[in-house]
Parts: sequence; C-alpha cells; structure tokens
Amino acid sequence: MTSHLKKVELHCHLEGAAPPALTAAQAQKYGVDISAELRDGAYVWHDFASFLECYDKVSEVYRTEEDYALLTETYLDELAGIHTIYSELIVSPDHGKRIGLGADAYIAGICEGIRRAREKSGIEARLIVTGERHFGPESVIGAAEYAAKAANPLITGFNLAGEERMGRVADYARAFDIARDAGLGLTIHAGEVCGAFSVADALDAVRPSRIGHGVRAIEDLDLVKRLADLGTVLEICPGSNIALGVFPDFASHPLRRLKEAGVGVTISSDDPPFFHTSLKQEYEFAAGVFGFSDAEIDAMTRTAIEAAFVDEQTRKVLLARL
Ligand SMILES: Nc1ncnc2[nH]cnc12
Ligand SMILES: [Zn+2]
Repeated sequence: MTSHLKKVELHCHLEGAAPPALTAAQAQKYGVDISAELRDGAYVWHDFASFLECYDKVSEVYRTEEDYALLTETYLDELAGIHTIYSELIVSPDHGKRIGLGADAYIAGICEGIRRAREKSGIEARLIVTGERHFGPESVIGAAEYAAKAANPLITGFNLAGEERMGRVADYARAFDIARDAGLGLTIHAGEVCGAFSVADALDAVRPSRIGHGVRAIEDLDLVKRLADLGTVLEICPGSNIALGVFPDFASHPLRRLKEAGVGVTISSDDPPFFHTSLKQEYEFAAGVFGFSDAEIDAMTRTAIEAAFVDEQTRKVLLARL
C-alpha cells in the first residue's frame, strides 16, 4: 500500500491526463465525433503512432480557456487526493494555436486551473512547454521561443515529445539552446521508442538534467554508467512502457536495474487514462511489482523534488513537506 506516501510527478502530458468521461462530454459539447478514438469509456489506439493520433484528436475537444482550466484543475485535484505535493505538467502552446485559442489563452486557462487546485489543497505545480517532434524542427523552435519569452513564473521547463523516430535529436538542438539561454530546465523524451542511441544523442546534443523515459539506455551499460556519473534523472513511467510495448512485461522492465546502477530514477504516469494507469497505480507498481520499500519509494520522490524545475525556496518547502 502506498496511499500514505507523499507523491511527486514530473512527467504527465496535460491532454494525456484527460479523463475519458470529460473528453466525451467535451466532444458532445462541440459536436465532435470521437467514436473512433473513445469507445466504452476507453481511448482506442494500437501502437505508438496511433496513440499519438488518438492523443491529438482527444486534444481537439479542449478548445477554450475554461476547458483548459477545468482539465488542469480536475487532474491536480485527483493528484492532491492521493497526497501529491508537486506536479509538473507537459503542455503544448502550439496546440493552443492550432485550435484557434492562441498560446496565451491556452496557458492562461492552465494557470487558472493550477490556481484553483492550489487554493483547495496546496498542491504546487509548474509547466513544461513541449515541442512535438512530428511537427518538425521549426515548430519546436517556435515552442521554445514562446517558452523563453513568456516570462510566466509557472513555465519553468522545456521538453521535446512526439514521434521519436522522426529526425535525430541534433535537428532540434537549436530549440534547446533557446530554452537553456532563457534559464528553463531541460528534459527530453528519449530511449522510449528508439534505442540507447537516442539517449546518447540527447546527452550529446541537449545536455539535459532529466530525460523522459530513457529506459532503453539499459541496452548499453556504458551509457547507463554515463547517466549515473552525470546525475541525469530519468522520468520513468512503467505503466506507459508496458502499454506501449517498450517492454513485454514488468519482469523485464529495467527500473530496478537502473536504480541499482546508481541512476536517479523517478516515477510518473505519462498519459494515465490512455495507458490504463494513474500516479496512484504507478506508486503501487513500485511497491508491489518492483518490490520497493516505503523508504526506497520516498527516496525516488526525494530525487524528483531535487530534480524539479523550481526555485530553491520552493524546493526547500517541498523537501520539508516530504
Ligand atoms: N509517451 C509519449 N512519448 C512521446 N510523446 C508523447 N506525447 C504524449 N505522450 C508521449
Ligand atoms: Zn511523455
């Protein structure tokens, strides 16, 4: 049982956290036929590419500032209900532009959701702006420029998500240079769909303090040592990895091996309802399936706070709350 443990989440895509029932209501509100993507209360996809398509379609039914405030508040309330003290949400201002809402209104809605949730439970949250690899380097540079210029105290990080098989990390390095120069924390999806080379690419081209997933680094033990030596923290999402077939089962998942090799590991849910999981479930996996003790799980949560994209005063408060 992990219900008594304080929790932190560093890796959750906001639209990927959309509860199916809320998405169904939104689709009805806007007269959007979502029956191919949402059936019997579950999102429908069959591989990584179709997951990304389903994700983009689901995102289309969140259209206004208030839609985003509600989505954010709903997810953070759920997290607060399981003793989560801190959450980083991966957000796409590009998506705000694509649906005609505009990036500023998209972010304003999300910030309002954070404000409402925080008022109720005290949950702290920050935003990681992401570029989507499958929309190409120019769009990712646009996302980085937006994040760099936003001067929004809740936007504290930059990420690259989407189709990992499209291009190489170096094609996106300029976007990370812009984000780094603006003082944003850097993390990047790698070693999820592609092998260890993608993690090495990420270290070489981006020098991030964290990597989203990174689990396929296990295919190269020299690289695992490099991650441990650099102190690069992995945002590991076991339920997502199993759902997407990155590993066939929990027995072959490398979470424990990475931790024992000295790599900083943390636990997150990625896109919880898409992968039939939740942050609560991921903590339960850590205890039940991976066999970690409460002290070991608390140590991972501490690692997450140490690696969080927050100012030092907030980090101190979070560490004290843990
Ligand atoms: N698991 C994932 N990998 C890459 N891009 C994503 N976008 C949303 N979820 C993702
Ligand atoms: Zn992700």
